[in-house]
Amino acid sequence: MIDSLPAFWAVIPAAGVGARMAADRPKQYLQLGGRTILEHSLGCFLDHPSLKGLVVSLAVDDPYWPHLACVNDPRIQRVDGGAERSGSVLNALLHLHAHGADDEDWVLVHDAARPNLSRDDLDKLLADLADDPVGGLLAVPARDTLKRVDKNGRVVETVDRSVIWQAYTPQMFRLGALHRALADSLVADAVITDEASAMEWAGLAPRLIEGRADNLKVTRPEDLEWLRQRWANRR
Ligand SMILES: Nc1ccn([C@@H]2O[C@H](COP(=O)(O)OP(=O)(O)OP(=O)(O)O)[C@@H](O)[C@H]2O)c(=O)n1
Ligand SMILES: C[C@](O)(CO)[C@H](O)COP(=O)(O)O
Repeated sequence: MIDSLPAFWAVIPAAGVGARMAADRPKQYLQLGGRTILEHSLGCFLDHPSLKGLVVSLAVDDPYWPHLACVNDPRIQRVDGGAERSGSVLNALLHLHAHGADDEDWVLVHDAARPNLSRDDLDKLLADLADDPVGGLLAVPARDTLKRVDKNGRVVETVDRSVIWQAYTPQMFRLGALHRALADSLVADAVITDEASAMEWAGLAPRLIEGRADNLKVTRPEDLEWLRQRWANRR
């Protein structure tokens, strides 16, 4: 199975401040099962035999990175993050282009704040999109009833959830196409919150690959509490 998976570059945006987490440090540096959240998120890629290399986008003044065990891993390149996640990703793509990566190379962008990505989901994404003309992303179909609200917090309508999915990461696209879409959409002041939305802005239709719902993004304190409980139960 591994032999048939495409080679890929990994881009890990890790330059956020974690405002919604309201912790004493950016959430990617909080502990989970004896390692930082960032180390878990990097580990899934560093353990993969199809990895060509990895670029991590970090805050310019990040004081935590130098203390991680992986800081001298030769497969990891560091770039400065941007003011928004999209800028952090764009800086990583620019670095890949400047260091010999090819337009047709696959790039997987994965949030540093998603430490629970399974190897099976990563391999499923690679296998299912290996020959896709556009690329795509891990996603989870909506499970709850969804409401559209007005400015007063009152329900306006119940949304048809049969056509609603939550976008996760990794998101997998060819380097050249993603770079162009992201750069052009940002110049056009489009609202870009993930790589797929840049590709959509460019008129393309990324494919959704159903993944595990526990590949969650650590955003608020309860997210980490839940993961820590899961990790404790694994022992
Ligand atoms: N300027 C930014 C903002 C976010 N990220 C990264 O993008 C991922 C998803 O973003 P999010 O969950 O919003 O992280 P934060 O921006 O840190 O969270 P908050 O919005 O609560 O501040 C995270 O791994 C975060 O580190 C980034 O690299 N550069
Ligand atoms: C990329 C992402 O995780 C897909 O759901 C999400 O868009 C990140 O959003 P955030 O506001 O930067 O956390």
